[in-house]
Amino acid sequence: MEEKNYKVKVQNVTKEYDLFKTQSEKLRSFFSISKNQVPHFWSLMGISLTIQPGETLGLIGVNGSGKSTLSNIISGIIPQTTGYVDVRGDTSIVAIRAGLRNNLTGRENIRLKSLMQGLTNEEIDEMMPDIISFADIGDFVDQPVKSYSSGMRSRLGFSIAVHINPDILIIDEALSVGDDTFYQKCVDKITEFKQAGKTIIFVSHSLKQIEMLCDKVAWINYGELKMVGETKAVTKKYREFTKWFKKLSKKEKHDFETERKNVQKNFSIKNYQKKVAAEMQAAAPDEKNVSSKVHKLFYGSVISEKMSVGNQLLTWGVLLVVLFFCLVNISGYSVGHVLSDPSVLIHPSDVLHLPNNK
Ligand SMILES: Nc1ncnc2c1ncn2[C@@H]1O[C@H](COP(=O)(O)OP(=O)(O)OP(=O)(O)O)[C@@H](O)[C@H]1O
Repeated sequence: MEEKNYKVKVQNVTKEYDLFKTQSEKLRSFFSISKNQVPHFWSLMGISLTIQPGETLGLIGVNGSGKSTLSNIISGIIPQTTGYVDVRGDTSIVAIRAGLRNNLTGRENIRLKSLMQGLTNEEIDEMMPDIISFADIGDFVDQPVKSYSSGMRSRLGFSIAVHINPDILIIDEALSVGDDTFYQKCVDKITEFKQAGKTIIFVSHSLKQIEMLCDKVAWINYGELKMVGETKAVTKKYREFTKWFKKLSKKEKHDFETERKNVQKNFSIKNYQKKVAAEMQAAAPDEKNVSSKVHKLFYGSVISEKMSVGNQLLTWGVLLVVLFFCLVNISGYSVGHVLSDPSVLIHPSDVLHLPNNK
């Protein structure tokens, strides 16, 4: 029952990154038909969780475990590689590294983000003084955001996000860079949001903040969902893990992290898909067409970031046709003539040869 009323649902979500060394490598890979040798990294290896309306979910995990990747997927900034993501309502994300345009001023950013969220110019004009006053960044509001300190970016980002009044507020580490006064203002605002029954996703390294604000916590560990549940139970386990990790020698820490990262590099989406299908079949032995259902679950709502082989072949075909007509044009012969004797392309004529030219 509860499952149906969710606000956010992610199911078997993965995220793969290609680790290109240069821009040209990226471009070559885009047009390449053969499977290239660019190393891959799976930032998420199959995350499933649901968030109920009015719930504040904390995301915890060591650096690089995939918390921002997951919150960016939920907020629609980046697409997942596979899996189902259903977000019921509009989201607004506050993150240190995302959300504001560097070349625009604070005031322009306020207008842009608000317009993107569907607000009218009149509504924005009305809200503008409140947003500026909450951010408390003084004259900097008319300076380009690239001149802001990380604390100022966070202040402005947070202020815009809460004033837009989204259904789902996502806060990614944004409280860690503000000073104490601003931090308290944010906590008060988040509490206000909670009381208004809004849904919040809160990413933080501060277990104190997590324990103070979250009803439920998901621990993401090197791309996997290690544990999800009641705040106290999950933070207890996470504290045990960090305590254990801190006690390791430098070499043991390095070996542990390398081993985890290797698992993420060598993750096989095919094997994962098979595993999910086997689990689904075991849970419902009479279920028919399980593998096609799993395929739909994995790829049904995904927009591919890469060109399919078919599209690549089509692109190459179009490029070759365009090239052919360019060469025909330069050669001075007609298309029919070139088709009957392609060698004329290598020896272009000085005179224009029309089809009936005698
Ligand atoms: N654009 C990208 N290209 C390649 N790898 C990426 C990209 N973005 C993130 N990653 C990798 O994905 C992994 C997860 O990153 P993410 O930022 O989601 O982790 P995080 O848990 O939020 O980390 P932190 O606590 O340090 O903010 C990291 O190993 C990171 O290097």
